[in-house]
Amino acid sequence: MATSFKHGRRYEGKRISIVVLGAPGVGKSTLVNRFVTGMYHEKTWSSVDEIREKTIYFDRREITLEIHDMQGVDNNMGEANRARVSTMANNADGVVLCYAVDSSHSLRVVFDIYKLIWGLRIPDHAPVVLAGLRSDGVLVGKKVVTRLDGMKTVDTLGISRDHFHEVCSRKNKNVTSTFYSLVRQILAVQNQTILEHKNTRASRAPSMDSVSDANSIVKRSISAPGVQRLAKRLSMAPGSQSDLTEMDFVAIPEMTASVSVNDIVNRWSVCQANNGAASTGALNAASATESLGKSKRKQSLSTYSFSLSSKEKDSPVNGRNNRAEERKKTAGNTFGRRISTTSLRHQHQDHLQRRSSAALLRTSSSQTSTGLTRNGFKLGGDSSCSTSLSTNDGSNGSSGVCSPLSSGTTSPDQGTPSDASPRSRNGSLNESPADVSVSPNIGKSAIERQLAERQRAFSESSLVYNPVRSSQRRTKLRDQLQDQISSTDDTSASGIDDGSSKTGEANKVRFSRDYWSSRTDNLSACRLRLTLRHRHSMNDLGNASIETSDVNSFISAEKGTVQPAPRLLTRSPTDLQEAVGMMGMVMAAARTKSACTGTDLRENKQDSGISDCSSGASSEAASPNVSMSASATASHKSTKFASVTCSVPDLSSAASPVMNGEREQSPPVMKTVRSCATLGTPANAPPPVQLRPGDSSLELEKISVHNSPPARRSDEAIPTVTYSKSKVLKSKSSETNLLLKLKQSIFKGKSKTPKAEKRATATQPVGQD
Ligand SMILES: Nc1nc2c(ncn2[C@@H]2O[C@H](COP(=O)(O)OP(=O)(O)OP(=O)(O)O)[C@@H](O)[C@H]2O)c(=O)[nH]1
Repeated sequence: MATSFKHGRRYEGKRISIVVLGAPGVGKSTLVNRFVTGMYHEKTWSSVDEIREKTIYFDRREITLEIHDMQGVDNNMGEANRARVSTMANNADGVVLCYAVDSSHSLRVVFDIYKLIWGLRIPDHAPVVLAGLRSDGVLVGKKVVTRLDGMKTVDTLGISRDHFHEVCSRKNKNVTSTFYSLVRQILAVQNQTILEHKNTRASRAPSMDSVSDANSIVKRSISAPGVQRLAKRLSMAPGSQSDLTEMDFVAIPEMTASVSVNDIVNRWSVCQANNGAASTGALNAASATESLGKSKRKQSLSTYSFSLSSKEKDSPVNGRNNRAEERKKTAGNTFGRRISTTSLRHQHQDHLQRRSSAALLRTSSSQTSTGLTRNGFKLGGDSSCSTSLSTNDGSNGSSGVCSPLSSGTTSPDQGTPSDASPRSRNGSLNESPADVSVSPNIGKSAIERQLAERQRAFSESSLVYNPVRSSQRRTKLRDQLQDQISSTDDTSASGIDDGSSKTGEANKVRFSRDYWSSRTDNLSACRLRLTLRHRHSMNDLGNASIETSDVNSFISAEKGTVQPAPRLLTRSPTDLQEAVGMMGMVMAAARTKSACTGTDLRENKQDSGISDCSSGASSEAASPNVSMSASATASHKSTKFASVTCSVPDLSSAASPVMNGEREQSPPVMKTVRSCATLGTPANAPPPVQLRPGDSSLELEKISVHNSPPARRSDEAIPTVTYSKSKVLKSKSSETNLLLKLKQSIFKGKSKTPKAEKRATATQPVGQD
C-alpha cells in the first residue's frame, strides 16, 4: 500500500513502489534480478513490464519494495505506452533512471524519460536515482559514457550527485546501494511530508497563544473547530439565539483562563439566566472562526479587554451574578451584550490615561507623598488613583484629593472601591478636565508639564486609539520635549558644553564650533571648523577645520583619544589646526577600524594605529602650555552627532604664561571643553555605510595645510586640514606604517634632534671635547 509523494499522503512505511526506467537493453532486468535474487543471468530477450518484490530492513524497519521493471523506453514507443510509463512513474514512490555506460544513446533516452515524466522540471523531493549500468564495460574498452558525463547529467536534471551510481550487475557493484539510496530518499520525503502536514494543520488553526499582556493574562487556546462546535451548540440550544461574537467571548472573565468549550457554554447559559437577555440572530460559526484569526490589531484590543477582565476577576465581589451586576454598573456591559469596538477604544483610552497619570505620579511622588499621607490616602501603587489626582498646592495647607476610580483602588477613608466608581458609560472619566490637574508643585520640569498637558488632552479629546498615530504622537512629544529642554539650557543651546562656565572663572576658554557641510546630494563632504577663543576678549586663540570626505564615516568612530605632539601645544592657529587634524586622524583611523564601534579606540590602538599618536603625546604631556587632547566621538546608531573634546589650559590666571606668550614651568590646570557638532543627515542622504573589518578603505595620504579659505566661506580665512581619500590600504600593517610616517612627519623637528645629537655624540672621536 504505497502512496505517492506528490499528493502528500502519508507513507505507510511497509511497501514502497519503485519504477525502473531506461532505454531497451541497458540491463534493467538484470539489475532488478541481481538485487532481488542476488543472481546474475545473461538475458537475451526483451522483457515486458514485470513486478518484483523484495523485503529489506532499513532503519530497523521492514520494508517491502515493489519494483516495477518497465519496458524499455524508446522513440518508437507508442503514445499509450508512454502514457503508461508516465503514470507509473508518477504514482511510484521512487524512480531508477538507467542508462548503459557503453551507450551514449541510452543516456539521451534518460533525458527523454525525464521530460516524459516530469516535463521541464523535476518536482521537489521526488526520489530519483540515476544508475549507469554495465559499468564493467570499461574492462572491455566499451565505456563511452564517463562518470563525468553522468555527473553532468544529474546536475542538469537537478538530481543530487549522491544519487548517481555507476552499477555493474555482473560484478554486483553498487546494486544494493542504488536501491538503498532510493529508499533513503523515499523515507526522507515521507518524514518531511508528515512534518509539513503537521505544520500546515498547526498554521491553519487560529492560535490565540499570542494573546497576552503585561498583566500576565493566562493564555488560552481555542481552536477554530472548537469555536464552531460551540457555535453549533449555542445555536441549537432552545431559546439561546444570540449574536455572540468573539468579543463576547473575550468579555467573559473566565476566558482569561484556559477553558473548554463546555465551560463557555455553561457560562453563557448562566449569564443568560442572570440577565435575561434575549438576543437575536444566530451565531455565524464561520465569522466567529474568522474573527479569531484576525489581525493583530484586533488581538491587541482583545488583549486589553482581557486585562480589564482580569482586574474585574480580582474584585472582592464573588459570584457570577454579582459580578455581572457589578460590571453592569461600572462598565455598562453585561455578559450578554456585545462589547463594541468603540467601547474598547474608550477603555483603551482610559487605560492610557491611567498609565500617563501613573508616570506623572511616579515623577512627582516626592512632592505629593507628604500631602497624600497627611490626608490619610494610600496611593497603593494603583495607577487609577493617580488618574484622578487633583492635588492642591501643599504649601497652603489644602488637602489633596484622591478619587479612586476603579475597583482596584483602596481607600480606607472612602469606603469600598465599588462605592466610588464614577466611570461613565463610554469608559471616560467623570471628572472634568479641570479635575485632572496637577499641582504646580508637583513638577516644574518640562517632563512633568508635558505629562500634565498630555493628560489634559486625553481627558478633553475624544481620542480614538490608533497604534500608529499614538506612536507618532509619542515621537513628536519626545522631540518637542527635547527641544524644550535644550532651549532652556544655555550651554546646549549654543552647542557648547563648556565645563568652565559653571565655575565662574575669570578667564575662560570658549570652544565654539561651526559646522557646515557641502551641499552635495549625498552629503559626501563635511567641514568642521573649530575655534578656540578667549572667553572675554573673544580673541581667537586658534581655529582649525576638519574636512572629511565622508560624513558617514564618523559613525565608525565611537570614541578616540589622542594626545597631540608637543609642538602642537601652542596657541597658533596652525598648531591648533594640526591638533584638530590629529583628531581627524583618529577619526579616520577609527574609520578604518569599523570593528571598534562601541568600544574605546584605545583598546584597539594596536590595530587602528592610535598608539602611535598617543605614545608621542604622553611623553611630553608635562611641558605643554596648551595641551589638547582630542576625543572624537560619533554616535554609531543615530549618525547624528560627532563631538570633539579638547583639553585646554585654564587661563584663569592673569599672569598665565600662556597669555604672555611665555612658557610655563608647571603643568597648567587642564579642563575639558566639549563641542558637539551635529552632523545632520539630510532626508535624501544614503544610509550610513557600515564598514566591514576588511574594508580598510581610507587613508590619510597627507595633511596639506593651507590657509586658503573655503569656497563657501570666502569671507573667512580658515585654515583647513584636508584628508584625501585617494588610496586604499591593503592591510593593517600598511595602515600602521602610514600612520607611523605621518607621525614622524609631524614630530619631525622633535624626534630628529635628540637622535642627531646622540649620533653626533656617538661619532665624536674620543678625547676631542
Ligand atoms: N557486461 C555486462 N553486461 C550486462 C550487465 N547487466 C546486464 N548486462 C547485459 O545486458 C543485456 C541486456 O540486459 P537486460 O537486463 O535484458 O536489459 P533490459 O534493459 O532489461 O532490456 P529490455 O528488457 O529489453 O528493456 C543482457 O545481455 C545482459 O547480460 C552488466 O552489468 N555487465
